[in-house]
Amino acid sequence: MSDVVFDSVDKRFTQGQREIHALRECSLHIREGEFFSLLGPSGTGKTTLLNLVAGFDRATSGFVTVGGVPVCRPGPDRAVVFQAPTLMPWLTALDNVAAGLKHTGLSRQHRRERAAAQLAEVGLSDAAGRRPHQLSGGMQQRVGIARALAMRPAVLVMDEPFAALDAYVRQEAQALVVDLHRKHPVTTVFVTHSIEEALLLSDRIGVMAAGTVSHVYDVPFEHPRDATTPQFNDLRREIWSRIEAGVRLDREAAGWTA
Ligand SMILES: Nc1ncnc2c1ncn2[C@@H]1O[C@H](COP(=O)(O)OP(=O)(O)OP(=O)(O)O)[C@@H](O)[C@H]1O
Repeated sequence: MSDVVFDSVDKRFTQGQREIHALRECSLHIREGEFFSLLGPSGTGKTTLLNLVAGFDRATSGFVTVGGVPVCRPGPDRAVVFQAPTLMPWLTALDNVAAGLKHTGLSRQHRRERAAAQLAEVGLSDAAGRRPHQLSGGMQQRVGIARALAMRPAVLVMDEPFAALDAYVRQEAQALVVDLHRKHPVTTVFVTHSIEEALLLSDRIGVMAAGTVSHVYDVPFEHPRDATTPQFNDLRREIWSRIEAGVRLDREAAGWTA
């Protein structure tokens, strides 16, 4: 099992005298094998939630479990892809992917074979011998995805992985992720600021407001998805108004007046 469960999770940070309540009584069930996106304005706790899944941080109260097991620290069952590629500049693409497998117990030969197969799956066989500075941003991000998937994680955590890519490369990366997820339905938690991206990729979308997931949408469209259909646009509009309502709620909670 690799479902992700948040059960009444609170996360508070202390900054000087100030306490920041980043997650409030947040409960959520991400099903095994689904592609789940989180949307919401800046500061609503999306990255905080991802960090708890990844085990980079601990909840102040409540529980986070993966496959029924409480998350206490990072582990090879949860792979992370960040917005900025985090490749080792002195290693080739192949070695960067293989490096993620160091602690798997696989022999060096097996690690390299698996890394080569994973690079092929993201369309980068020809670039296996290149170092990160010889790769475009989109290619670097694909190496990062290959490194994450080569670990055969139970959960894939992605924090705005395509935000820095130009529109065309971003579209290619989205198509790749859809394709990979259909081949290997790894439970995926994906943060984005783009409603369209969430609608193109996800099985379900959680909208965050005031430190919790205020609403979850099912995305009923078959792949490949068409962002120009009336149904797609209706759902886009509905999610947009839900996010706007969340912004108003946050501002009221913070004591803003219009
Ligand atoms: N390590 C930290 N120390 C103090 N405050 C933090 C820390 N991490 C997050 N916060 C605060 O917690 C709140 C939620 O932050 P978080 O980064 O999770 O939001 P987000 O929805 O991911 O925002 P963005 O879309 O801008 O990335 C914010 O008020 C943020 O300033």
